Amino acid sequence: MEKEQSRILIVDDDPAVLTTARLFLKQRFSYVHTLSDLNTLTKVMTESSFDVVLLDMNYSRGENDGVEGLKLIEQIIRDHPQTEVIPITAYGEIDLAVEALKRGARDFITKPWQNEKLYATIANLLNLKKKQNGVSVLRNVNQPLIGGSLETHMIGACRSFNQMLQMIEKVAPTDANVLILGENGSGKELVARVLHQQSDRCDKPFIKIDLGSLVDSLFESELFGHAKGAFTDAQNEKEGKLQMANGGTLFLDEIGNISLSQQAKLLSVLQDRAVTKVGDNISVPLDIRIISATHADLQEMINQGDFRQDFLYRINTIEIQVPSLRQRVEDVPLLAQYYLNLFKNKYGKKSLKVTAEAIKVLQQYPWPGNIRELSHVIERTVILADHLVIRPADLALMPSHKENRELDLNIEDMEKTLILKALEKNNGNMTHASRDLGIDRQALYRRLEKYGL
Ligand SMILES: Nc1ncnc2c1ncn2[C@@H]1O[C@H](COP(=O)(O)OP(=O)(O)OP(=O)(O)O)[C@@H](O)[C@H]1O
Repeated sequence: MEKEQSRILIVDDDPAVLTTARLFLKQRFSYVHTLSDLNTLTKVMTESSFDVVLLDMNYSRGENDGVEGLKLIEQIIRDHPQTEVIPITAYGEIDLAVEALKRGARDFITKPWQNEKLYATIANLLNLKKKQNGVSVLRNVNQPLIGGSLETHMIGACRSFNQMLQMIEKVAPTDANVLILGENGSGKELVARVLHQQSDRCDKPFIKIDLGSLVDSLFESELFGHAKGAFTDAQNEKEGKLQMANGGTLFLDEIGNISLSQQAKLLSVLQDRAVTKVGDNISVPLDIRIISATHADLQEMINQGDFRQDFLYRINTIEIQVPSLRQRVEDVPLLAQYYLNLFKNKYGKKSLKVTAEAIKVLQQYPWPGNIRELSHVIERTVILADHLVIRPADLALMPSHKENRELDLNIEDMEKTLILKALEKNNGNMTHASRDLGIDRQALYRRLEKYGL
């Protein structure tokens, strides 16, 4: 069973309860932490973020009328607004459960619980939270969102980012297949997840297939599934990812990485809207929305004979271009601050601040790894920071950046260098160079004129 990417904390002073809950929930969720000592709750929650806290309402030390639990619910909701609290009450404590709901909990669970009921309660709440997070992405574009899991927060305020959000808002509720284009680490997967969250399919599965890392021999059984005995290693029947995504969204990451024969197989499944497991003859109807992503130039691949035009038509009803971080220099301070807050909390360095000079250096860096690289740089810097302030010298940037700083390049110099590199790489071909740079031909001509190139 695929685990849900969610972080769960269970707080109870009974070690037996903690062990049982942990063993069960670890099979379903990516991260489960248990805590029996209430005194360390604040510290644990400051160091890590959690999506859901299961909180026992009765502690053997002190009051056992739930007062302490109610105070904790209020405290958690106040200090960690992204976290959901599920109080655990004893059978018959209806008044206490109602009071907990009044203080901000959105559901509760009674002891002794049934495991499936426990799972359903958490899963429902996470779904609700995802829907609301999705909406907040679009509503809070002009203010950094602090806390929560990295997967659900999309930060930005610049023009190209807002244009992309408007596109997402229009396209998400439709069933149109979407192709997301953009450099590595620029946020393509995040866009795919937001599209799913904002669609009517949001309470159905979002299944990702990383086609870039899927070896040839596993392609069919991974996507289509296989019957028992279909081949030597097929000891059990296996459901394919297409069927797992039924009713929901299938995210095909790195679509440019699959061979022509694999494209043909996938195309015929998408055309027939039905899938048959390898070694089986039962065809299962499919109702899936396809979202694909790539950093490759698929048109160029078609020209080279490496990509099927009919397959592209099938997957790119709508194209969304994710801007690179170089094209969003204005957003760098916002994103840097967001990640700084996140990692300050995670590593218990709440007083850490960043100087304006350090932000300027971050804005000048070309970010070949885009937002993923920015988050890594900030995380590394926070971990290594000895002082209360992050200065330019504290930023552990890649060597290329150090060279640039020695040359004292500014953003215009950086842009000029990039344009020259793109032209050199593409033997002066303006169409290809502009595509590499993520701008249109006219914009490239304007810049050539501006820099006298
Ligand atoms: N607008 C954003 N605000 C905050 N974080 C973001 C934003 N866009 C991307 N990220 C974060 O940057 C990291 C990389 O994003 P993501 O995996 O979506 O990129 P990608 O384009 O799919 O990368 P790849 O091409 O390598 O698969 C993730 O941790 C993601 O949460």
